[in-house]
Amino acid sequence: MIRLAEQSVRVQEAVARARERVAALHAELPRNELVVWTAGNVSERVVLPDAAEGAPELFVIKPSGVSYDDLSADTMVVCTLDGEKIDDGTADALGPSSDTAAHAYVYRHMPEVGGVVHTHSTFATAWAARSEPIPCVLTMMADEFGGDIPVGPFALIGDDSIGRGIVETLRESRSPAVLMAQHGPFTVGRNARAAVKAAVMCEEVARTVHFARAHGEPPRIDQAQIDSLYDRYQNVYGQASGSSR
Ligand SMILES: O=C(CO)[C@@H](O)[C@@H](O)COP(=O)(O)O
Repeated sequence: MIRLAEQSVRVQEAVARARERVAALHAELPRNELVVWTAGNVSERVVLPDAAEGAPELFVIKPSGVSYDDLSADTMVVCTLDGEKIDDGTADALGPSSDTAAHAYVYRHMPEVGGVVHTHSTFATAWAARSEPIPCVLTMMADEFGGDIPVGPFALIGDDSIGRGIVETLRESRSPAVLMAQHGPFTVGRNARAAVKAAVMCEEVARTVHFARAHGEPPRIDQAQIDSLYDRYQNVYGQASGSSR
């Protein structure tokens, strides 16, 4: 088994920083009313420092079924990209999220992804219950999702099924969010913060489009205009640092 304590100081520091970030970002899920009780989870790929050849590829994820009030950097579980917990200094009994296999599959097959989030946010999950994509009828959707928010296949929890459904669906879309049928949204990003932002915006547009449709079907934005909006938001919007995106 990989032992964190046997890794280089720089790898251990990278893991500690990821734990801090992921623990703090979990608070955004209840704060934005995206989860109830212990539902939902956030993970982040550990970005290894340069000259860390031979270091194991790892990610950090929430422990399963632990109250959000009890989450801390010290309780974030460290796993290999196969979804196996390493000897990370937490109690052996502290198991990783039940979605660990899904997050791990995404990290193995989407190298550009640095963060993964899963929620059961009410409006997005209602669209997932209907297995219905959210149509791109808002400029905010074009900005963040580059088009419709797609639906992934129904999949049981605990093996590669969900992860495979996420990857196969997102390969056909620019969206950082996918509504897994009759389950709920999963989002990806260059890091965990970007994936949390996508989860917040996914719920926001799911709610808005739901109410818009109460009085008829809103028209989808023309594809060329979606492309223009997406390009502006992804490459121009906000501060030059990109921190606001
Ligand atoms: O939806 C599922 C599993 O996919 C929930 O159990 C999940 O939101 C929370 O599970 P964990 O506490 O992360 O194990």
